Amino acid sequence: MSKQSKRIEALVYHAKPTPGKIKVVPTKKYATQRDLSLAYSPGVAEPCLEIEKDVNNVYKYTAKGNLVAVISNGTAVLGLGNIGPEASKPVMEGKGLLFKIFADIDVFDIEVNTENVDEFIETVKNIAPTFGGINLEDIKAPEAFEIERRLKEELDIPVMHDDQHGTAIISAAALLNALELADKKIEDVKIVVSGAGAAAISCTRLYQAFGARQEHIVMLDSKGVIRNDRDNLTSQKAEFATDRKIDTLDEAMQDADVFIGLSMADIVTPAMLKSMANNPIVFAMANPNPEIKYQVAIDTRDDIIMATGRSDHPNQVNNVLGFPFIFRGALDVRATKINEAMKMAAVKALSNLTKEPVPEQVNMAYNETRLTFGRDYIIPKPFDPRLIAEVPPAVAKAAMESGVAKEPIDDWEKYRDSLLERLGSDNKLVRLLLGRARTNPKRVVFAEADQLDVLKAAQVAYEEGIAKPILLGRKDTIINLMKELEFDADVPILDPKSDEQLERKNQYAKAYWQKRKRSGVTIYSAEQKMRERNYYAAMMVNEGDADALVTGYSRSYPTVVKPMLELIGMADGASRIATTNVMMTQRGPMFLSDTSINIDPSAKDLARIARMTSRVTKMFGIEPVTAMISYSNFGSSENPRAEKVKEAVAFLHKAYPDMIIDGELQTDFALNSKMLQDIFPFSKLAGRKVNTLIFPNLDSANITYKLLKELNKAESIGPIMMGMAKPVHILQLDASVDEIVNMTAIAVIDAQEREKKQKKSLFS
Ligand SMILES: NC(=O)C1=CN([C@@H]2O[C@H](COP(=O)(O)OP(=O)(O)OC[C@H]3O[C@@H](n4cnc5c(N)ncnc54)[C@H](OP(=O)(O)O)[C@@H]3O)[C@@H](O)[C@H]2O)C=CC1
Ligand SMILES: CC(=O)C(=O)O
Ligand SMILES: [Mg+2]
Repeated sequence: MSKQSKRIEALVYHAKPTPGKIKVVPTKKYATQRDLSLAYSPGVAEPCLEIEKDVNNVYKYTAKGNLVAVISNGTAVLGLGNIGPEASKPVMEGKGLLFKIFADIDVFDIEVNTENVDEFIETVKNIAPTFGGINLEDIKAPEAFEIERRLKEELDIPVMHDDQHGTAIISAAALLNALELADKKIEDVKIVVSGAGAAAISCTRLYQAFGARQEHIVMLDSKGVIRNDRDNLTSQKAEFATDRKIDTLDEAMQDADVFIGLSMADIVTPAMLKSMANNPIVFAMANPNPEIKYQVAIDTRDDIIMATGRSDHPNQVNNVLGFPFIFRGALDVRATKINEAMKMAAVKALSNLTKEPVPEQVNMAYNETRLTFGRDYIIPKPFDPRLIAEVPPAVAKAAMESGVAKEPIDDWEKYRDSLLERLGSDNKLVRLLLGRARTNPKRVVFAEADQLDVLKAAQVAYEEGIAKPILLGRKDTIINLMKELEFDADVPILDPKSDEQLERKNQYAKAYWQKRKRSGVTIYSAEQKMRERNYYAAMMVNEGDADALVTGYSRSYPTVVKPMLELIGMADGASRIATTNVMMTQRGPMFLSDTSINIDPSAKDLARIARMTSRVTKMFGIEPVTAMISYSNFGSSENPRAEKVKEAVAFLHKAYPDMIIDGELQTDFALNSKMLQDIFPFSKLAGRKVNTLIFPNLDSANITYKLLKELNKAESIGPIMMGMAKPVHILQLDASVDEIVNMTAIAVIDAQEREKKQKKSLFS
């Protein structure tokens, strides 16, 4: 993607469909007059009075305890400098988004229009009663030091300037690990710090707390080396003034072991890197552009241990790894401060976690085959789900031990479980899906590539390395749309209606005719059929010219399924095809089957659908807990419709006793484990969280998934086709770009699985 289209993509991302990245969502019922009288007047007066009696009750009756203010005046926004409060808002909203997705902390971002230290402090103090914590952000030094010091002193909630301490914690963890790999001791290494602002000063102080020596440190600001003979140094800069008679970064870098960049883009040259000691450690952390480009650094020294603040290279040393988890731990014990002990505990937790085996889902999310502690992995990845289970408990424990916790935790196991529960699984699932596809992208034929959204999805799949697209459709239209989208890729474009590739088309026609010649197909009609995109695409997959097929965007489901069945047929041993939809609901992902194919499945069909769905559920890394649903509960009706479900369950219990499956059950009992446990304690599902629902017929399944999609706005992956002989996946009419991308990933994984298992697919 060109620089210009990346710029446009970023602007559109922020502008559409709703401007900005954050909104406020009520957490209580508000449907009836009664609800409103509780939420607001007169009911609301009761908690007000309780809080008036004891101010600590504010944590009991309001959102304060989970609400953090991300506050800036816009004076040091990333490396963009003093761009003002309004211009800082996208960054502050971004921090809010990260707080939420990584640690389930709610954020109000607040941009304050003053550069005056006293005014800023007064503003924050005056709004502090609203919040459980204050995250100061992108405020320039030296004002940032005074602001943080006074707010810490004067407020009894945790206050942290993220650019100082978040950065210090993450970079210290990465530095300790990098030193271990370079076989150097922190006490011995020569450190050059470029930047003497909020981030640089605090990072260097923390390295000293871990053993770095003052006499080994050279710090630079915009005027050059901070020497003790320089005039007008701030007290913070004076702390690091050197007596060495050097002036420039060039000189400072000679024989240095470590370079810490928290200053400006592109100020380090390859020649400077060459002059560093062996196994140099270079953390070029200026955002968005580092002090030296990652690739330039790697090309200059092959013994380098290199990190940047960016997510698009290995070793992202960025405070995103810290602030969500540090505040989570602090809020959960209602800490009055974030103190040195808590920071050190976070450093150790992060540094140790890097050396643990990395879960497969992290490898997949980052398109890595095997992340292991080493030069390209000196710090955990932000999407590592273990972070929330490891860092907050370490911070919370340190808060308790250092005497700043007002609400100590006693059951740590329960606390860890509650932390894991906080992580939404919907995005995780999509990430897993895309990550898994990326590990081995396959050739996917898009049968309707002349449709704008299909082409956009093919572009995303190509650019994200999910698939190798083959574009089918009107060639002129595709080429024009590609230009418009700046989809600049050398991918095959084929038009079945044109006379290009005639030889291939004739070969497909012949193969089709061979297969169907006793079913009324003549060689002439076969040739005609190959002018139709779905027939042509299906033959591409059949003949091994493509690995998978995605179609159905512009035509009704049955009109697409028919030719696919005719040409491709069912997998060996399968006697049914069916589809499952993964719905991202509030209780987590739910698998619903069969949503598209079998109008009135028999008991045997239902059992098959349940088996196939279990395999897909497992493919997503989820252990299937399946309810066979009905309008009846365990024989409460003798109607054949209920009997059919019962029969399917009896068959499955006998044939596959290990399956966690039961029924027939009504949906509310299936989804409410307490109700099920109370009334039907004998059920295999009692006390378990059901994640898979097999419906008795197409009416109920299709209606339910569409209801969920429209009423609850639940994101859906699917319908995922199960039981076909080849990886063929059919979109819903008018699917969105995201849905097409997800389906492409499914098609790729399907092809990968078949390759691995040689036809014995998860999907069959
Ligand atoms: N990766 C991460 O997690 C983080 C990265 N950062 C990045 O660090 C940088 C600084 O942020 P922050 O400390 O908050 O900002 P500040 O404004 O507080 O500090 C900026 C510092 O950079 C110095 N500087 C400017 N130009 C040069 C130069 N050519 N050579 C050496 N030093 C220079 C300034 O010098 P002077 O004092 O003379 O003005 C100042 O000391 C930004 O790029 C920011 O994006 C910050 C926090 C986290
Ligand atoms: C990451 C961050 O906080 C910064 O660059 O300012
Ligand atoms: Mg910042």
